[in-house]
Amino acid sequence: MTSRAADLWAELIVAEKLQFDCPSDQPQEPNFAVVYRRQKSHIIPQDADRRLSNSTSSYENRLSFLPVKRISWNRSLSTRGRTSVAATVCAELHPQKRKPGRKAKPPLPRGKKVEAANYDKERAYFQEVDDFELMVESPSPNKCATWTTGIQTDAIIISRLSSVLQKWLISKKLNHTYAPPASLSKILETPASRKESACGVIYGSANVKTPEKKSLQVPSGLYSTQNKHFGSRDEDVSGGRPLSETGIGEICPMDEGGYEDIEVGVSKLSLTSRPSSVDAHTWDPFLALLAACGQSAPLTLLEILSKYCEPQTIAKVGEGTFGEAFKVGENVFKIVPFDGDLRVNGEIQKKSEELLEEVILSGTLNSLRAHEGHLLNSCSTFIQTMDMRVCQGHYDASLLKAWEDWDGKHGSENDHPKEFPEKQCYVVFVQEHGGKDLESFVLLNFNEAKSLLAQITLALAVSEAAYEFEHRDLHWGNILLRRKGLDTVQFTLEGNEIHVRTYGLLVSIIDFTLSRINTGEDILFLDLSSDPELFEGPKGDKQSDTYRKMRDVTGEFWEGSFPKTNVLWLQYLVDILLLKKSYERTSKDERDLRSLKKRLNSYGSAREATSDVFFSDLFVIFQH
Ligand SMILES: Nc1ncnc2c1ncn2[C@@H]1O[C@H](COP(=O)(O)OP(=O)(O)OP(=O)(O)O)[C@@H](O)[C@H]1O
Repeated sequence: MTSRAADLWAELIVAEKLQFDCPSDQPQEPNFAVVYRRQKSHIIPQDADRRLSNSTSSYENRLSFLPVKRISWNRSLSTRGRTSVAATVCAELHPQKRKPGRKAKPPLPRGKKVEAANYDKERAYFQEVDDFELMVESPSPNKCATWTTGIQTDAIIISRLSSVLQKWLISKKLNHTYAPPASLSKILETPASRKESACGVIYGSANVKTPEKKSLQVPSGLYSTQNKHFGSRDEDVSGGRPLSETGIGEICPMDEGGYEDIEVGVSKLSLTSRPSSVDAHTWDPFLALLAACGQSAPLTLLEILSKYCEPQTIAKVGEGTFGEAFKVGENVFKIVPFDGDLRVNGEIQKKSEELLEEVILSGTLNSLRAHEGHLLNSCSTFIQTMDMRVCQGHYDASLLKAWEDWDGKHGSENDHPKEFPEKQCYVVFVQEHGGKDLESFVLLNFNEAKSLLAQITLALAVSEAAYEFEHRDLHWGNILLRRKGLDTVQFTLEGNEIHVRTYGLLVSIIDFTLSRINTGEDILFLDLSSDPELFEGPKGDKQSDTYRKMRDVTGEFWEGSFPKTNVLWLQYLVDILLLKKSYERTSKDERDLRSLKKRLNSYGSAREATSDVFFSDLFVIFQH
C-alpha cells in the first residue's frame, strides 16, 4: 500500500471511529464497504504461556483436554491485511517483535475530536486499494479460538473427551492399515449398508438434529465415502510405533475388529467408569490427531511433499496467519504449525485438539462429495481435502525457497519459516487447488456473479441439510474461484438432483474455522462470544455488520443451529457483488440483486433461499 493510501486510511478510520462513537450525530452509512480483518490481540495471559511451554517439549506429559474455556482465545482472531480496520487497540505485551515491513494497520485513534466522515476520501482510498494488486491471504478473521462442543463443566469435558475418542476410534477403523476391516468390508458390500449411507444418521438429510447427543453409531456413510479419500494409508502407518504401545492403545487395542470393539472402547470412557482426572491425563490429543490422520508417527515434510511432486517445482500460493499455502503438483498444501513454543506470526500456535477438530470437520465436509451418486445430500463446492498428515521437523528447503520467492514478489506478512525448530509439528492439509479468492478474482459479467451466488447458496443448503452446517465466516477471502469448461455443476439436495449453470465458473468454499457443524455425534462450533473484537468492526462495513447480525440471530448461543447465519452471508455476498466488484452488468441486473437481498430477509436458511426466483433460470432440477 502506498503512503498516500496509508494517510487516507488514517483519516478514514478517524472518521469511522467518530461515526461509530456518535451514531446519532452521523447516522449516514458509508457508501463503500470496508473489509474488516480482526486485529491480533497481543495480550497473552501468563497462564497460556506456561501451559504452552509445558506441553511442547514432550508428548508424554501433554495435558489432555485443556479446560475448555481456553486462554487460547486471547491469542485472538487476527486482523491483518491491507484493508483491515483496527477496531480496538490491545496492549502490546508479547515479546516477539513484528517483522519489519509487515503491513500493519494504523492504530485506531482514540479520544480525538475530528470532522465527520468524508466519503470522497473513502472512495479515493478504496480506489487506490483496489488498484493495488491483491496477492496476499484472504481477509480471514483468524482463528485461534478453541473448538468447543459444550458447556464448560467437568462433566461436559469428560463427555467431550469421550466423544472425541469415539471419533478417534472411528478414524482408526477407517484406516485400512491399522485394522483391515474385513468384517466391515462385508458390511459395506451389502445393499443395506449402502442404503444406510445414503440416508444415514451422519450423512442423511433431516436426520441430524441439534439437541440429540447420540450414542455411538458407526457411520456407514463415513466408511463408504471417507475411505475413498483417506483410504490409501501407507508405510508410515504400519511401520511406526503401534498405538497399542501408547495410552490410547490401552483403551482400544489395535487389532482387528468390527463395530463391537469401537463400542467397547467407548464404553470404557463412560462417566461412571473413569474419573475426570484419569481421563484428563490418559487422553493425548496429539496421538488422537495422528490416528485421525492414519499415522502412528509424524512424517517429515519432505516425505509427504515428494509423494506429490518434485520438490523443486513447489510454489507458494497464499498465506494466512496460521497457515502457509503451497502449490505442490496439482494440489495445494496448507501447512499449519501446532503445539510449538515459537510464536508464529505473533500468534500462539494452535493446539493438537484444535487441529483434530479441523481434521474431523474437513473430513466430514469431504464426505458430501458423491462419488457413487448415492447420497441424499451432496456437492463438491467445499474444498476437497485429499489427505491430512502430521509432520515434524524443520521446514523443508524446497518450501523455504518457495516462501522466499513469494516474499520477494509479494512481500509476506508472515514470519520466515526457517525459524521452525526440529521438533516443530505441522498438520498438512492436502487440498484441491481452488483458484483465486473472490477478492482478487476478476468477474467478467452478471452471469458469472449469478452463478457464484447460486453455487454458494446450494452448497450451504446441502450442508445445512446434511449437517446443520453454518459457515459463519463466508467473506470474499474464503470463496475461491476458477474457470473450468463445465456447463453445469451438480448438487443433490434432499434427494433431488440439481444442476447449476456455471457460465464456466467453479466455486470452492474454504476456511471452516468459525463454522458450526453437527456431525451426528458432536456439535463442533466456536464460541464467538469469547472474541468480542469480532463484533467491534466499523459500522457500515458489511463484513463487520454480518458478524453483529449473526450475534443477534444466535443470541450468542453459538452452539445452536441458526441456518439464518448462512442467509446473512448470502446478503453480504450480494452487497459485495454490488459494491465491491466490477463486471459487466445493467441497471436491471443491479435491481435484481437488490431485490434478492431484500427477499433474503424473509428466508430462514440457505435451503429456503434456493427457492428464490433469482435462481430459477440457473437451476435444472431432476426429481427422484
Ligand atoms: N485449496 C486452496 N487452493 C488455492 N488457494 C488456497 C487454498 N487454500 C488456501 N489457499 C490460499 O491460501 C490463503 C490462506 O489460506 P487460509 O485462509 O485457509 O489459511 P488460514 O491460515 O486459515 O488463514 P487465516 O487463518 O488467516 O484465515 C487463502 O486465502 C488462499 O489464497
